[in-house]
Amino acid sequence: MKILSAEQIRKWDEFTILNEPISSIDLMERAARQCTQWFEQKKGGFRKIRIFCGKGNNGGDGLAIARQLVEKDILSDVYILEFGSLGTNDFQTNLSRLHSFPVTIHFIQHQDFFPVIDKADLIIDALFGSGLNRPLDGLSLQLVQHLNKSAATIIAIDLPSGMFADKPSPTNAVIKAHETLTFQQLKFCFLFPENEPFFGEVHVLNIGLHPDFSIAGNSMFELTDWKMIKEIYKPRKQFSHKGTYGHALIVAGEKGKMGAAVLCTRGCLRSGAGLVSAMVPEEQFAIIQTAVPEAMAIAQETIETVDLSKYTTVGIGPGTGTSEESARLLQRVLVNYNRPIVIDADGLNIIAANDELLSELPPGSILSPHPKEFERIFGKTENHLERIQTARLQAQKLFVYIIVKGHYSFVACPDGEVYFNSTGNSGMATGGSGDVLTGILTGLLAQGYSAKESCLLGMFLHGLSADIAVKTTSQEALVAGDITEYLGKAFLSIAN
Ligand SMILES: NC(=O)C1=CN([C@@H]2O[C@H](COP(=O)(O)OP(=O)(O)OC[C@H]3O[C@@H](n4cnc5c(N)ncnc54)[C@H](O)[C@@H]3O)[C@@H](O)[C@H]2O)[C@H](O)CC1
Ligand SMILES: [K+]
Repeated sequence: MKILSAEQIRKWDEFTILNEPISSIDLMERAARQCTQWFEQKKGGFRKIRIFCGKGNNGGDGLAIARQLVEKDILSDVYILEFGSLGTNDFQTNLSRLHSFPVTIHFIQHQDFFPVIDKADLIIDALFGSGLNRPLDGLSLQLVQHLNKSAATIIAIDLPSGMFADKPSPTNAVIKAHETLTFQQLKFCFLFPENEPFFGEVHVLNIGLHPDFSIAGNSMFELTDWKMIKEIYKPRKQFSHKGTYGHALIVAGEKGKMGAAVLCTRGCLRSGAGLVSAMVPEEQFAIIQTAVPEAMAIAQETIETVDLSKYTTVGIGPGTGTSEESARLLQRVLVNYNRPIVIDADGLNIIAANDELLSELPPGSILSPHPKEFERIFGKTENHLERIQTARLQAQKLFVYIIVKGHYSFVACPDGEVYFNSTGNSGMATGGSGDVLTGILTGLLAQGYSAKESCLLGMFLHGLSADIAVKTTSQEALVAGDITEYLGKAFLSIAN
């Protein structure tokens, strides 16, 4: 699913109005109806519902919701932020419709008119949506501060008021919503970790924008979905043997960090590689051979003489440390291997300290830093959007895939496209989960998925496996090893 800017979504509205066809006011009615149904199903037991409206179309949504709620016998008070100018056409139409309904309408012209809010109240925030074009100031700023100070539950319509839809809002006063009901699809702002304290849990409500609107090519940003992933997934052939699915080499681990090697090797095997060899320090053989008997062990000390060309791909970095010997391991692989490989963790830290290695990366390789590792290599970034833009430029320049891990991990591709992953949960913020991802990516590359397919399928499987796991383990108790254990169930749900 493409991620569109507020301007592109506005064009999609216009396209829908023209081609469905539907009037603009009926489209607003439909959007509001989705919200009303959500409130009906999910919310009850509040002392008072207070709907705060601006005079744009976001406010129009709020007025329509107030009327539709009365039709369901749910009463509310409406507060309109009043600057003396007329609202949008659809706002004004909904205001006149509301007059014949038993809803108390208050006009707020000064902070003395702010209501006292009880913690048992429900606030519906319909002050500003995607049309916000500058940070809030004056009375709107004061009102947002007043609402945020209350202990009431806040539900934002489309986006929390004060937040820009497409860019960071670092200095803005923004509504702190517990939940946000956003229309049709996720906006960019919901992918920025800095915004998380404001949007709470986000629900995407389908308001039926026209399916024929051509969004392809209009955006370089896309969210992975089941359809895309099911198209990438290739069922195994009946007449296959272990050689069909490649031979992956995992270069990982050092004394005290052998867990990283174990997790990475297990992730690689569980994602379907035919054969996996784990290159670890010779004195640590017992650990890997006991923990992962399906894998072969090969000594890191043999790196100068080993024939790397017999491996279909290499995954390098988890737990190797950054010593001179470890740097030498990476250097040898980079110089002597020319098919795409996966580099993570200490492999990335070694590159950060020796940036000349960037020019040695085999084309189409995958780097999978977390934000701190990313900044060590590519420099400090002010916010998530800047990180996305930097990753995009670097992926194009170096002809590599850069996966930046986090909630909505994303991959920047050499063709300039950026895909955000839609699976995963906070339980994954636990030691070793990145090592498992490296293993999965290497395993997928080994069995013949392209680097791009490996990134998209790998990130999705990694998150999905954790999503399935937490239903049993809880987010708190999830450990990285659980992600490998539940990979089978993740594969099954993609295959079926
Ligand atoms: N497809 C959809 O998603 C639909 C969305 N709908 C709703 O419409 C809003 C967008 O409406 P719009 O009128 O364009 O903008 P806003 O309501 O966000 O209001 C902006 C309004 O306020 C002025 N303004 C901008 N910044 C400020 C500021 N800092 N201080 C004061 N005033 C400001 C601006 O000039 C505008 O006049 C979308 O979010 C949805 O909620 C439709 O209902 C249906 C389809
Ligand atoms: K809002």
